[in-house]
Amino acid sequence: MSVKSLRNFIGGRFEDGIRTFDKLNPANGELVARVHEASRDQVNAAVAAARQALPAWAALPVNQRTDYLYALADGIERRFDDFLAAEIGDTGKPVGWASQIDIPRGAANFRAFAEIARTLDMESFMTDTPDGRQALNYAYRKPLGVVGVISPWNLPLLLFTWKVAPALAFGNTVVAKPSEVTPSTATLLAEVAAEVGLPAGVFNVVHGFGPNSAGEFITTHPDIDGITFTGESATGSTIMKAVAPGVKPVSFELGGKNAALVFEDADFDAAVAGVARSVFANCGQVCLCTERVYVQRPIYDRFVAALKLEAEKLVLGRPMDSATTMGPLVSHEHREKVLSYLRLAVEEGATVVTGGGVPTFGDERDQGAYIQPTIWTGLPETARCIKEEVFGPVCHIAPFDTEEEAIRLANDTHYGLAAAVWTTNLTRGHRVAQAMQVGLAWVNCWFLRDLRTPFGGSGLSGIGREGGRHSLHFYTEPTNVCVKL
Ligand SMILES: NC(=O)c1ccc[n+]([C@@H]2O[C@H](COP(=O)([O-])OP(=O)(O)OC[C@H]3O[C@@H](n4cnc5c(N)ncnc54)[C@H](O)[C@@H]3O)[C@@H](O)[C@H]2O)c1
Ligand SMILES: N/C(=C\C=C\C=O)C(=O)O
Repeated sequence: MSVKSLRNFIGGRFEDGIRTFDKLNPANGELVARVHEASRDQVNAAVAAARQALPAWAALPVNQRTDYLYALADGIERRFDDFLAAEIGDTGKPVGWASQIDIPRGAANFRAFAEIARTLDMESFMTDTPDGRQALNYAYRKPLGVVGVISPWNLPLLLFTWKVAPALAFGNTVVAKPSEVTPSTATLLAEVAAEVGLPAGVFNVVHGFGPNSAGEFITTHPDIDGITFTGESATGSTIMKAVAPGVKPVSFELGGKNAALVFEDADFDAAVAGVARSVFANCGQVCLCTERVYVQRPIYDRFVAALKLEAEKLVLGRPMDSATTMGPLVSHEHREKVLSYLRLAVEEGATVVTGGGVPTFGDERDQGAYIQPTIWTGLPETARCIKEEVFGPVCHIAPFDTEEEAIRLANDTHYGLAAAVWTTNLTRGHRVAQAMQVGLAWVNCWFLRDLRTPFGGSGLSGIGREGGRHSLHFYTEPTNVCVKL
């Protein structure tokens, strides 16, 4: 496989960086790309290009502006195989997941926000006034301005476009930095932007890292109007400090320590399959993944045994093999982090029901970042492995007796992103889902997404909601106009 050169896209032109860094395929350790790290001057140039492009882009009639978003979606689909190969080369994720989730959602995000921007109503009120007449109040929305987008490595194209699409749809211009771990599909999107004739400067891609690199150059830039970020909670905290001097708005989608509650009246097979998917999908590298499973006591032992079987049925294969159901973690560095939690769990007293280490294959996968799907039981709720996000294919299962206890256990966390409730009693399903202190609660399903709904979390899981009209709150600034009639 040829080694790609991934360059920066600034003011409509591709540019080398000040240095390059290597991108390795986590499935086999092979070099897939040399990535051009942008300098501070290049980030400054990208911000200047975005500022210069902003007035014309914001002034475009919404149908013309959103035509570009439909063209970007069409471009992703036209080059589907290129995006698929790039995403898999960067992440090692199975072709089944990348072809059904990552790449299709890249196109879907652009189409969803183009549609939302075209069909938005305007908030207005007719106000009775003391003189017996009326006034008209309406909220006139303008773009926030030049938006900094910083995205993570777990669902690279999905999460990159989840932020770029609404930013562009509502008339903003963008300076975007994908994760240094997964730079390829963002660069392909820049190629598509050039192919469809997106006006120069509207969409800029700069590569690099966080501290003292493109990430920090964006968040500390005085002419950036706001930051939308997806990544670790600790990074979110750092970015908040970076934007504080300018009191810039932030939209954060951060970490999670999500719970699944399985009641004894659940459809047992559906709950086992659904929980297994929510724990092990994408090698556990989805912020919405379940890491804490609570099962009502009468079915606890049976559920543990059944989930163990599901974990041991996973096929830890080569990404392009359609039989593969779990690929490697995204990097050896991340595998070391997950392994540290596997060791810690044993120290904290966990029973390892299955997994707990590194598989051996006797082939090139041994150079990859593969890890065994792991299930723990027996940890106290105070354990670090119960409180801290692992972000790998691992969960802890504990029993509960009453609904009230289950709700208390699930909510006993500083995170607040997602939860899943498995019960055939839908009155209970609604009640328990509403009691979850999270941004997203699924009942008898997981990661089922309607892009019009509010997405995000509270506490350590983030600030704000994006999705549908909820994205307006970050990507536009309303002026309330009051006209005396
Ligand atoms: N809530 C969500 O929707 C969601 C989605 C995906 C991932 N995540 C979270 O992201 C984490 C995994 O992704 P990750 O490891 O890429 O996260 P990360 O925070 O390490 O990095 C995310 C991005 O931030 C950049 N960055 C790092 N430090 C920075 C700094 N000081 N200033 C500016 N930019 C900086 C990185 O280069 C990268 O592009 C997990 O915690 C996961 O839960 C959350
Ligand atoms: N933001 C979304 C998913 C986030 C996944 C976290 O890893 C989405 O589905 O829109």
